[in-house]
Amino acid sequence: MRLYKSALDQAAQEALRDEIREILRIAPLFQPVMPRTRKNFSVRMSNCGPLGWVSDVSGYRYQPDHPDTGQPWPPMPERLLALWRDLTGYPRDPDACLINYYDCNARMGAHQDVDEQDFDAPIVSISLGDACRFRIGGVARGGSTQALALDSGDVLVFGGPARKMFHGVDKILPGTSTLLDPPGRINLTLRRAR
Ligand SMILES: O=C(O)CCC(=O)C(=O)O
Ligand SMILES: [Fe+2]
Repeated sequence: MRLYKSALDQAAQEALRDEIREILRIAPLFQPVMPRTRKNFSVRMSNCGPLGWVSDVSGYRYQPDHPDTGQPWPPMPERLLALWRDLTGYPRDPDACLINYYDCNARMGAHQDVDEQDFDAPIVSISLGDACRFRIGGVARGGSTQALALDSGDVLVFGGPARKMFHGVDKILPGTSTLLDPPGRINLTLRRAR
């Protein structure tokens, strides 16, 4: 796993925030549900790009349309594709970008990202807004874990052996950024789903 502290400067963060705001106008945040427990995620989600990750009572999957509006996901901003090409050098572009919105109480339990068909491709994860305490483990559940502070503009690349590392978000650190209105944290993950 590679961590790029402040990979996006203030101007780039603001430009990306504005593009995401526009995307969320077309593809509003939806409320994902955990298939087994039928409980709501505390995070709300949307997507851009050809495919989007969704979760409801029938399971986790990638699909080309928004679960509430039935509309195709908006295109992925060129600046995200440029960042992917720059940081990964991977020969194919991402076909999905999951947008997670965390309010000050949201978190994400430890999990692996394994719903994709292409594990050779890395995952690029971008943080915007409030900082969080991120947690990383190994490739097996239950091993030792490490906490990591992620600030607005930081970018993580999960590739190679780190592609299937367990990870999650312990907590949001409210009031640590003024980038977003409403406040909170946005995380973008660029993936190759197929
Ligand atoms: O919010 C984050 O930093 C992680 C998000 C994540 O792991 C995911 O969407 O799969
Ligand atoms: Fe993940």
